Amino acid sequence: MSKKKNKLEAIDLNAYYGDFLALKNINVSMEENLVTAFIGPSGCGKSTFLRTLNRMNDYVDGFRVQGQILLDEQDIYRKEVQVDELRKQVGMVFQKPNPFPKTIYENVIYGLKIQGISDKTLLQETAEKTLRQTTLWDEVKDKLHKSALALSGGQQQRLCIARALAISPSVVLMDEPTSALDPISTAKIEELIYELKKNYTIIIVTHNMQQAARVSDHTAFFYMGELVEFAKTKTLFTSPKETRTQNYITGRFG
Ligand SMILES: Nc1ncnc2c1ncn2[C@@H]1O[C@H](COP(=O)(O)OP(=O)(O)OP(=O)(O)O)[C@@H](O)[C@H]1O
Repeated sequence: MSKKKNKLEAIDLNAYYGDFLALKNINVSMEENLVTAFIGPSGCGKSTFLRTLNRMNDYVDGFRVQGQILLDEQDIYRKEVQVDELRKQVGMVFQKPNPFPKTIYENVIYGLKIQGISDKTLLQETAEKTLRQTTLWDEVKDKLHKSALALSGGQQQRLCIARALAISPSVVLMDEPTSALDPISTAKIEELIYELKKNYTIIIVTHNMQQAARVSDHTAFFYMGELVEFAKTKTLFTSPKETRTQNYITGRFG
């Protein structure tokens, strides 16, 4: 494996929904400026694990974790951690594009506005920068003040990524970001992920193994709440160590 810095690390992590143990003793490191993909059959715990990385599951009744998640070597479940601050560092993009019923411009600057930033030049510059980063600028520059809901699904998802980037996170979590998109929009998002990893650490949940193989540097294969295998993506797909990984990537189950 390469020798980049560990951006995120799970140590002896168990996660429960009530009595149900959804993640079993997960130990894994996710390196800075790389793309790490989580794959595995439905219900194996991919989304649960992704959501522990910015404490999104704090909202779920009965959810609790044991063990640690380190972000830059600091446990994000420490008592003194302010979850709002954590989510500024660890942004998230969801499966279905979820723009707010506001203009394109208001969507992008939303996170900055709620932080109390009102400097118009800064807001405009950030909007243009992030829309350029997500390759949306040329498509929307003449309709910034029109509703975001009038955009196509693929454009909406790039807008949601721009919105996540506007608050300058260092990590972006993506939960099946292309599953609702057509192949052309999917290709655009995949190219974008490739570009973004220069500046961000990206963690992506995907059901699409070709996608994991195309966009990620490292892949983690989950099965029934366990992290069965973690390796360089190429290694995991060409010479997996575990029979369960082999069976999954060859389509024998899942
Ligand atoms: N809010 C919840 N309350 C109770 N159990 C839950 C909740 N969310 C998920 N689970 C359970 O935790 C396990 C892992 O679910 P999770 O959504 O993390 O899997 P996944 O691998 O992301 O699945 P999929 O690929 O279908 O999205 C499943 O057994 C699921 O039923």
